[in-house]
Amino acid sequence: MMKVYLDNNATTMVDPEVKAAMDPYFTEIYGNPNSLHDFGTACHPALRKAMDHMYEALGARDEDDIVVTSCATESNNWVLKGIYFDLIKNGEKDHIITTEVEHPSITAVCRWLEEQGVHVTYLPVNQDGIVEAHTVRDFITDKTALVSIMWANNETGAIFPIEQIAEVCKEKGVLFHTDGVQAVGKIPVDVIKAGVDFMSFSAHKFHGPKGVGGLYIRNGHPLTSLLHGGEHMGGRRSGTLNVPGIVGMGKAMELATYYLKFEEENVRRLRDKLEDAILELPDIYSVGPRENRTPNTILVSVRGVEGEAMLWDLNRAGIAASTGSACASEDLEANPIMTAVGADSELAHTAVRLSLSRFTTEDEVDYTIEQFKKAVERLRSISSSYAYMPESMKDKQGEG
Ligand SMILES: Cc1ncc(COP(=O)(O)O)c(CNc2co[nH]c2=O)c1O
Repeated sequence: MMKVYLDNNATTMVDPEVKAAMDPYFTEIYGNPNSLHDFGTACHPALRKAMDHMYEALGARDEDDIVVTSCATESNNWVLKGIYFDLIKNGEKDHIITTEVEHPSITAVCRWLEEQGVHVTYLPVNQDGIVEAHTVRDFITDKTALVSIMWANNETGAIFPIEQIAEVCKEKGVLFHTDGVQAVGKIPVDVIKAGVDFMSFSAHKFHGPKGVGGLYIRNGHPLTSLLHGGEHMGGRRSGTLNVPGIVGMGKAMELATYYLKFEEENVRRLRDKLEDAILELPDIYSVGPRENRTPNTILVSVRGVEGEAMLWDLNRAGIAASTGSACASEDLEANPIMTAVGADSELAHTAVRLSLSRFTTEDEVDYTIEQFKKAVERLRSISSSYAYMPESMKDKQGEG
Protein backbone atom coordinates (compact mmCIF):
# COMPACT_ATOMS: atom_id res chain seq x y z
CA MET A 1 0.00 0.00 0.00
CA MET A 2 1.35 3.44 -0.93
CA LYS A 3 1.24 6.36 1.52
CA VAL A 4 0.07 9.45 -0.35
CA TYR A 5 -0.22 12.88 1.30
CA LEU A 6 -2.83 15.04 -0.44
CA ASP A 7 -3.73 17.46 2.40
CA ASN A 8 -1.14 20.14 1.66
CA ASN A 9 -3.61 22.99 2.18
CA ALA A 10 -3.77 21.89 5.84
CA THR A 11 0.00 21.72 6.22
CA THR A 12 3.01 20.74 4.15
CA MET A 13 6.14 18.67 4.69
CA VAL A 14 9.16 20.78 5.65
CA ASP A 15 11.45 20.87 2.62
CA PRO A 16 14.68 19.00 3.54
CA GLU A 17 16.63 22.09 2.42
CA VAL A 18 14.61 24.15 4.90
CA LYS A 19 15.32 21.71 7.71
CA ALA A 20 19.03 21.76 6.88
CA ALA A 21 19.03 25.56 7.08
CA MET A 22 17.28 25.42 10.47
CA ASP A 23 19.37 22.68 12.11
CA PRO A 24 22.36 24.79 13.30
CA TYR A 25 20.03 27.12 15.26
CA PHE A 26 18.89 24.42 17.67
CA THR A 27 22.19 23.13 19.11
CA GLU A 28 25.04 25.26 17.72
CA ILE A 29 23.87 28.88 17.38
CA TYR A 30 21.21 28.98 20.08
CA GLY A 31 21.73 32.24 22.00
CA ASN A 32 18.91 34.70 22.57
CA PRO A 33 19.10 37.21 19.68
CA ASN A 34 18.45 40.03 22.17
CA SER A 35 21.49 39.10 24.26
CA LEU A 36 24.52 41.36 23.74
CA HIS A 37 27.11 38.56 24.00
CA ASP A 38 28.44 36.58 21.02
CA PHE A 39 26.11 33.66 21.66
CA GLY A 40 23.21 36.06 21.08
CA THR A 41 24.55 38.07 18.17
CA ALA A 42 25.80 34.97 16.30
CA CYS A 43 22.35 34.38 14.78
CA HIS A 44 21.83 37.95 13.55
CA PRO A 45 23.28 37.42 10.02
CA ALA A 46 20.93 34.46 9.46
CA LEU A 47 17.94 36.44 10.73
CA ARG A 48 18.77 39.34 8.42
CA LYS A 49 19.15 36.95 5.46
CA ALA A 50 15.80 35.30 6.26
CA MET A 51 14.01 38.64 6.43
CA ASP A 52 15.66 39.69 3.14
CA HIS A 53 14.26 36.53 1.51
CA MET A 54 10.77 37.37 2.78
CA TYR A 55 10.92 40.98 1.57
CA GLU A 56 12.15 39.81 -1.84
CA ALA A 57 9.62 36.97 -2.16
CA LEU A 58 6.64 39.21 -1.31
CA GLY A 59 7.85 42.25 -3.26
CA ALA A 60 7.92 44.35 -0.08
CA ARG A 61 9.88 47.63 0.11
CA ASP A 62 12.26 48.92 2.79
CA GLU A 63 9.54 51.28 4.04
CA ASP A 64 7.19 48.35 4.63
CA ASP A 65 7.19 46.13 7.71
CA ILE A 66 7.17 42.34 7.80
CA VAL A 67 6.53 41.29 11.39
CA VAL A 68 7.10 37.65 12.32
CA THR A 69 4.28 36.05 14.30
CA SER A 70 3.60 32.54 15.57
CA CYS A 71 1.13 31.72 12.77
CA ALA A 72 -1.45 33.21 10.45
CA THR A 73 -4.12 32.84 13.11
CA GLU A 74 -2.14 35.30 15.24
CA SER A 75 -1.59 37.61 12.25
CA ASN A 76 -5.32 37.61 11.42
CA ASN A 77 -6.28 38.23 15.06
CA TRP A 78 -3.75 41.06 15.25
CA VAL A 79 -5.06 42.95 12.23
CA LEU A 80 -8.73 42.68 13.19
CA LYS A 81 -8.26 43.47 16.89
CA GLY A 82 -5.67 46.18 16.18
CA ILE A 83 -8.03 47.93 13.74
CA TYR A 84 -10.84 47.54 16.29
CA PHE A 85 -8.74 49.28 18.99
CA ASP A 86 -7.39 51.99 16.67
CA LEU A 87 -10.35 52.88 14.45
CA ILE A 88 -13.47 51.61 16.20
CA LYS A 89 -13.02 51.55 19.99
CA ASN A 90 -10.90 54.70 19.88
CA GLY A 91 -12.11 56.09 16.57
CA GLU A 92 -15.10 57.06 14.44
CA LYS A 93 -15.60 53.77 12.57
CA ASP A 94 -17.88 50.87 13.44
CA HIS A 95 -17.94 48.52 10.42
CA ILE A 96 -15.80 45.70 8.98
CA ILE A 97 -16.35 43.88 5.69
CA THR A 98 -15.27 40.28 5.14
CA THR A 99 -16.68 37.20 3.37
CA GLU A 100 -18.67 34.12 4.32
CA VAL A 101 -15.81 31.78 3.31
CA GLU A 102 -12.87 33.10 5.34
CA HIS A 103 -10.82 30.86 7.60
CA PRO A 104 -12.15 30.65 11.19
CA SER A 105 -9.22 32.83 12.33
CA ILE A 106 -11.06 35.65 10.54
CA THR A 107 -14.72 34.70 11.01
CA ALA A 108 -14.40 33.77 14.72
CA VAL A 109 -12.67 37.10 15.45
CA CYS A 110 -15.41 38.93 13.55
CA ARG A 111 -18.05 37.12 15.62
CA TRP A 112 -16.19 38.28 18.77
CA LEU A 113 -16.04 41.83 17.39
CA GLU A 114 -19.79 41.75 16.85
CA GLU A 115 -20.12 40.98 20.58
CA GLN A 116 -18.15 44.20 21.16
CA GLY A 117 -20.71 46.08 19.07
CA VAL A 118 -18.93 46.12 15.71
CA HIS A 119 -21.08 45.83 12.58
CA VAL A 120 -19.64 43.11 10.34
CA THR A 121 -20.74 42.42 6.76
CA TYR A 122 -20.09 38.85 5.57
CA LEU A 123 -20.19 39.04 1.79
CA PRO A 124 -21.55 35.95 0.00
CA VAL A 125 -19.50 34.32 -2.75
CA ASN A 126 -20.72 33.59 -6.26
CA GLN A 127 -20.96 30.08 -7.71
CA ASP A 128 -17.24 30.19 -8.53
CA GLY A 129 -16.51 30.78 -4.86
CA ILE A 130 -15.28 34.38 -5.03
CA VAL A 131 -16.48 37.89 -4.21
CA GLU A 132 -16.24 40.46 -7.01
CA ALA A 133 -14.81 43.92 -6.41
CA HIS A 134 -18.04 45.74 -7.33
CA THR A 135 -19.82 43.83 -4.57
CA VAL A 136 -17.26 45.09 -2.04
CA ARG A 137 -17.80 48.64 -3.28
CA ASP A 138 -21.54 48.35 -2.71
CA PHE A 139 -21.09 47.67 1.02
CA ILE A 140 -18.36 50.20 1.95
CA THR A 141 -19.68 53.14 4.00
CA ASP A 142 -18.01 56.12 5.66
CA LYS A 143 -17.99 54.03 8.87
CA THR A 144 -16.07 51.12 7.36
CA ALA A 145 -12.75 50.59 9.15
CA LEU A 146 -11.38 47.57 7.25
CA VAL A 147 -12.02 45.19 4.41
CA SER A 148 -10.55 41.71 5.06
CA ILE A 149 -10.80 39.28 2.13
CA MET A 150 -8.62 36.21 1.56
CA TRP A 151 -6.31 35.95 -1.47
CA ALA A 152 -7.16 32.27 -2.08
CA ASN A 153 -9.61 29.94 -0.35
CA ASN A 154 -8.26 26.97 1.59
CA GLU A 155 -11.09 24.61 0.58
CA THR A 156 -11.73 25.47 -3.07
CA GLY A 157 -8.45 27.12 -4.07
CA ALA A 158 -10.54 29.92 -5.60
CA ILE A 159 -8.42 33.03 -6.21
CA PHE A 160 -10.05 36.34 -5.28
CA PRO A 161 -9.63 39.54 -7.39
CA ILE A 162 -7.28 41.12 -4.86
CA GLU A 163 -5.92 43.93 -7.08
CA GLN A 164 -9.42 45.07 -8.03
CA ILE A 165 -10.64 44.90 -4.42
CA ALA A 166 -7.58 46.88 -3.30
CA GLU A 167 -8.33 49.55 -5.90
CA VAL A 168 -11.89 49.90 -4.57
CA CYS A 169 -10.62 50.17 -0.98
CA LYS A 170 -8.01 52.78 -1.96
CA GLU A 171 -10.63 54.79 -3.85
CA LYS A 172 -12.89 54.70 -0.80
CA GLY A 173 -10.08 55.38 1.69
CA VAL A 174 -10.58 52.08 3.53
CA LEU A 175 -7.76 49.83 4.78
CA PHE A 176 -7.51 46.40 3.10
CA HIS A 177 -6.21 43.19 4.67
CA THR A 178 -5.85 39.91 2.83
CA ASP A 179 -5.27 36.50 4.33
CA GLY A 180 -2.58 35.32 1.93
CA VAL A 181 -1.99 31.92 3.55
CA GLN A 182 -3.14 29.82 0.57
CA ALA A 183 -1.57 32.12 -2.01
CA VAL A 184 2.06 32.43 -0.85
CA GLY A 185 4.09 29.65 -2.42
CA LYS A 186 1.31 28.61 -4.80
CA ILE A 187 0.73 31.66 -7.01
CA PRO A 188 2.71 34.88 -7.59
CA VAL A 189 2.30 37.27 -4.63
CA ASP A 190 3.48 40.87 -5.03
CA VAL A 191 2.09 42.98 -2.19
CA ILE A 192 2.87 46.29 -3.91
CA LYS A 193 1.34 45.28 -7.25
CA ALA A 194 -1.67 43.90 -5.36
CA GLY A 195 -2.05 47.13 -3.35
CA VAL A 196 -2.80 45.50 0.00
CA ASP A 197 -2.24 47.31 3.32
CA PHE A 198 -1.86 44.12 5.38
CA MET A 199 -1.24 40.48 4.41
CA SER A 200 -1.09 37.39 6.66
CA PHE A 201 1.01 34.35 5.80
CA SER A 202 2.13 31.08 7.41
CA ALA A 203 5.34 29.11 6.85
CA HIS A 204 3.87 25.61 7.18
CA LYS A 205 1.75 26.17 4.08
CA PHE A 206 4.78 26.46 1.79
CA HIS A 207 7.12 23.76 3.13
CA GLY A 208 8.37 25.78 6.10
CA PRO A 209 8.03 24.88 9.79
CA LYS A 210 4.80 25.05 11.79
CA GLY A 211 4.53 27.73 14.48
CA VAL A 212 5.87 30.68 12.52
CA GLY A 213 4.09 33.12 10.26
CA GLY A 214 3.99 36.80 9.55
CA LEU A 215 2.11 39.98 8.84
CA TYR A 216 3.07 42.31 6.00
CA ILE A 217 2.28 45.96 6.88
CA ARG A 218 2.41 48.56 4.10
CA ASN A 219 4.49 51.64 4.96
CA GLY A 220 4.76 50.34 8.52
CA HIS A 221 1.17 51.45 9.16
CA PRO A 222 0.55 51.95 12.91
CA LEU A 223 -1.40 49.05 14.47
CA THR A 224 -1.90 48.48 18.19
CA SER A 225 0.09 45.38 19.11
CA LEU A 226 -1.56 42.15 20.14
CA LEU A 227 1.44 41.12 22.28
CA HIS A 228 3.29 43.61 24.52
CA GLY A 229 6.38 43.10 26.68
CA GLY A 230 9.62 43.62 24.82
CA GLU A 231 11.25 45.50 21.95
CA HIS A 232 11.29 42.52 19.58
CA MET A 233 10.34 43.17 15.95
CA GLY A 234 10.79 46.90 16.50
CA GLY A 235 8.39 46.79 19.41
CA ARG A 236 5.53 45.65 17.14
CA ARG A 237 5.34 42.04 18.38
CA SER A 238 6.93 41.07 21.70
CA GLY A 239 8.41 37.68 22.43
CA THR A 240 11.80 36.05 22.00
CA LEU A 241 12.39 35.40 18.34
CA ASN A 242 11.88 31.87 17.05
CA VAL A 243 15.29 31.85 15.37
CA PRO A 244 15.12 28.40 13.70
CA GLY A 245 11.54 29.14 12.65
CA ILE A 246 12.43 32.48 11.08
CA VAL A 247 15.47 31.01 9.32
CA GLY A 248 13.24 28.19 8.06
CA MET A 249 10.51 30.53 6.88
CA GLY A 250 13.04 32.66 5.02
CA LYS A 251 14.51 29.60 3.27
CA ALA A 252 11.02 28.28 2.49
CA MET A 253 10.08 31.63 0.94
CA GLU A 254 13.24 31.58 -1.17
CA LEU A 255 12.44 28.07 -2.41
CA ALA A 256 8.75 28.88 -2.93
CA THR A 257 9.72 31.66 -5.31
CA TYR A 258 12.17 29.37 -7.12
CA TYR A 259 9.50 26.66 -7.56
CA LEU A 260 6.57 28.91 -8.57
CA LYS A 261 6.89 27.93 -12.23
CA PHE A 262 7.03 24.26 -11.17
CA GLU A 263 3.82 24.76 -9.18
CA GLU A 264 2.15 26.49 -12.12
CA GLU A 265 3.14 23.81 -14.64
CA ASN A 266 4.00 20.45 -13.03
CA VAL A 267 1.75 20.52 -9.97
CA ARG A 268 -1.12 21.90 -12.05
CA ARG A 269 -0.66 19.13 -14.66
CA LEU A 270 -0.86 16.41 -11.97
CA ARG A 271 -3.85 18.14 -10.33
CA ASP A 272 -5.68 18.35 -13.65
CA LYS A 273 -4.88 14.68 -14.42
CA LEU A 274 -6.32 13.65 -11.04
CA GLU A 275 -9.38 15.87 -11.40
CA ASP A 276 -10.09 14.75 -14.98
CA ALA A 277 -9.97 11.10 -13.91
CA ILE A 278 -12.26 11.67 -10.93
CA LEU A 279 -14.75 13.60 -13.08
CA GLU A 280 -15.08 10.57 -15.38
CA LEU A 281 -17.23 9.05 -12.63
CA PRO A 282 -20.97 9.85 -12.75
CA ASP A 283 -22.57 12.44 -10.45
CA ILE A 284 -19.30 14.01 -9.30
CA TYR A 285 -18.79 17.79 -9.33
CA SER A 286 -15.69 19.94 -8.81
CA VAL A 287 -15.96 23.45 -7.40
CA GLY A 288 -14.62 26.49 -9.18
CA PRO A 289 -13.05 27.04 -12.62
CA ARG A 290 -9.51 25.65 -12.82
CA GLU A 291 -8.14 28.80 -14.44
CA ASN A 292 -9.02 30.76 -11.31
CA ARG A 293 -7.85 28.26 -8.73
CA THR A 294 -4.55 27.60 -6.97
CA PRO A 295 -2.75 24.96 -9.08
CA ASN A 296 -2.74 22.27 -6.36
CA THR A 297 -6.34 22.17 -5.15
CA ILE A 298 -9.38 20.04 -5.98
CA LEU A 299 -12.69 20.21 -4.12
CA VAL A 300 -15.09 17.57 -5.38
CA SER A 301 -18.54 16.47 -4.31
CA VAL A 302 -19.45 12.81 -4.70
CA ARG A 303 -23.22 12.55 -4.81
CA GLY A 304 -24.52 9.87 -2.45
CA VAL A 305 -21.35 9.60 -0.35
CA GLU A 306 -20.63 11.51 2.88
CA GLY A 307 -17.33 13.37 2.71
CA GLU A 308 -16.20 11.73 5.96
CA ALA A 309 -16.87 8.27 4.53
CA MET A 310 -14.67 9.04 1.51
CA LEU A 311 -12.02 10.39 3.84
CA TRP A 312 -11.87 7.15 5.84
CA ASP A 313 -11.91 4.88 2.79
CA LEU A 314 -9.04 6.87 1.27
CA ASN A 315 -7.22 6.85 4.62
CA ARG A 316 -7.47 3.05 4.74
CA ALA A 317 -5.82 3.00 1.32
CA GLY A 318 -2.99 5.18 2.69
CA ILE A 319 -4.23 8.43 1.13
CA ALA A 320 -4.54 11.60 3.26
CA ALA A 321 -7.29 13.96 2.09
CA SER A 322 -9.62 16.40 3.84
CA THR A 323 -13.20 17.53 4.02
CA GLY A 324 -14.66 20.74 5.35
CA SER A 325 -17.62 18.93 6.83
CA ALA A 326 -17.12 19.30 10.57
CA CYS A 327 -18.45 16.52 12.80
CA ALA A 328 -21.03 17.90 15.20
CA SER A 329 -22.06 15.24 17.76
CA GLU A 330 -23.52 12.39 15.67
CA ASP A 331 -24.57 14.69 12.83
CA LEU A 332 -22.22 15.68 10.05
CA GLU A 333 -22.47 19.39 9.26
CA ALA A 334 -22.60 20.45 5.64
CA ASN A 335 -19.41 21.95 4.27
CA PRO A 336 -20.11 25.71 4.57
CA ILE A 337 -18.11 26.37 1.41
CA MET A 338 -20.33 24.02 -0.59
CA THR A 339 -23.41 25.75 0.79
CA ALA A 340 -21.87 29.14 0.00
CA VAL A 341 -21.30 28.21 -3.67
CA GLY A 342 -24.87 27.03 -3.96
CA ALA A 343 -24.66 23.25 -3.51
CA ASP A 344 -27.89 21.63 -2.37
CA SER A 345 -28.07 20.22 1.15
CA GLU A 346 -27.32 16.65 0.11
CA LEU A 347 -24.35 17.62 -2.06
CA ALA A 348 -22.98 19.96 0.63
CA HIS A 349 -22.26 16.93 2.85
CA THR A 350 -20.18 15.17 0.23
CA ALA A 351 -17.15 17.44 -0.28
CA VAL A 352 -13.65 16.00 -0.42
CA ARG A 353 -10.58 18.21 -0.75
CA LEU A 354 -7.40 16.94 -2.40
CA SER A 355 -4.40 19.31 -2.27
CA LEU A 356 -1.11 18.40 -3.94
CA SER A 357 2.39 19.83 -3.54
CA ARG A 358 5.67 19.97 -5.45
CA PHE A 359 6.56 16.65 -3.79
CA THR A 360 3.50 14.83 -5.21
CA THR A 361 4.53 12.24 -7.84
CA GLU A 362 2.85 10.84 -10.95
CA ASP A 363 2.74 7.37 -9.36
CA GLU A 364 0.98 8.81 -6.31
CA VAL A 365 -1.63 10.46 -8.56
CA ASP A 366 -2.17 7.23 -10.53
CA TYR A 367 -2.58 5.28 -7.27
CA THR A 368 -5.02 7.89 -5.94
CA ILE A 369 -7.13 7.71 -9.11
CA GLU A 370 -7.39 3.93 -8.74
CA GLN A 371 -8.27 4.08 -5.03
CA PHE A 372 -10.68 7.04 -5.36
CA LYS A 373 -12.72 5.16 -7.97
CA LYS A 374 -12.76 2.02 -5.80
CA ALA A 375 -13.91 4.02 -2.77
CA VAL A 376 -16.74 5.71 -4.70
CA GLU A 377 -17.90 2.37 -6.13
CA ARG A 378 -17.81 0.65 -2.73
CA LEU A 379 -19.51 3.45 -0.81
CA ARG A 380 -22.20 4.00 -3.42
CA SER A 381 -22.98 0.29 -3.42
CA ILE A 382 -23.91 0.56 0.27
CA SER A 383 -25.38 4.07 0.07
CA SER A 384 -29.02 4.47 1.05
CA SER A 385 -29.25 7.74 -0.82
CA TYR A 386 -27.62 6.91 -4.12
CA ALA A 387 -28.93 4.76 -6.91
CA TYR A 388 -26.84 5.17 -10.00
CA MET A 389 -28.88 4.72 -13.09
CA PRO A 390 -26.95 4.46 -16.37
CA GLU A 391 -28.18 6.89 -19.05
CA SER A 392 -29.62 3.99 -21.04
CA MET A 393 -31.87 2.95 -18.16
CA LYS A 394 -33.07 6.52 -17.58
CA ASP A 395 -34.44 6.54 -21.13
CA LYS A 396 -36.28 3.24 -20.53
CA GLN A 397 -37.66 4.56 -17.21
CA GLY A 398 -39.06 7.53 -19.12
CA GLU A 399 -41.05 5.04 -21.29
CA GLY A 400 -43.01 4.10 -18.17
C1 LIG B 1 -6.74 30.75 4.59
C2 LIG B 1 -6.15 30.34 5.94
N1 LIG B 1 -5.95 31.29 6.88
C3 LIG B 1 -5.42 30.98 8.08
C4 LIG B 1 -5.09 29.67 8.39
C5 LIG B 1 -4.48 29.37 9.76
O1 LIG B 1 -3.08 29.28 9.59
P1 LIG B 1 -2.14 28.89 10.84
O2 LIG B 1 -2.69 29.62 12.02
O3 LIG B 1 -0.76 29.35 10.48
O4 LIG B 1 -2.24 27.41 10.96
C6 LIG B 1 -5.30 28.65 7.45
C7 LIG B 1 -5.00 27.20 7.80
N2 LIG B 1 -5.80 26.31 7.01
C8 LIG B 1 -6.04 25.02 7.32
C9 LIG B 1 -5.65 24.34 8.40
O5 LIG B 1 -6.16 23.05 8.26
N3 LIG B 1 -6.87 22.93 7.10
C10 LIG B 1 -6.81 24.14 6.49
O6 LIG B 1 -7.34 24.41 5.40
C11 LIG B 1 -5.82 28.99 6.18
O7 LIG B 1 -6.00 28.06 5.22
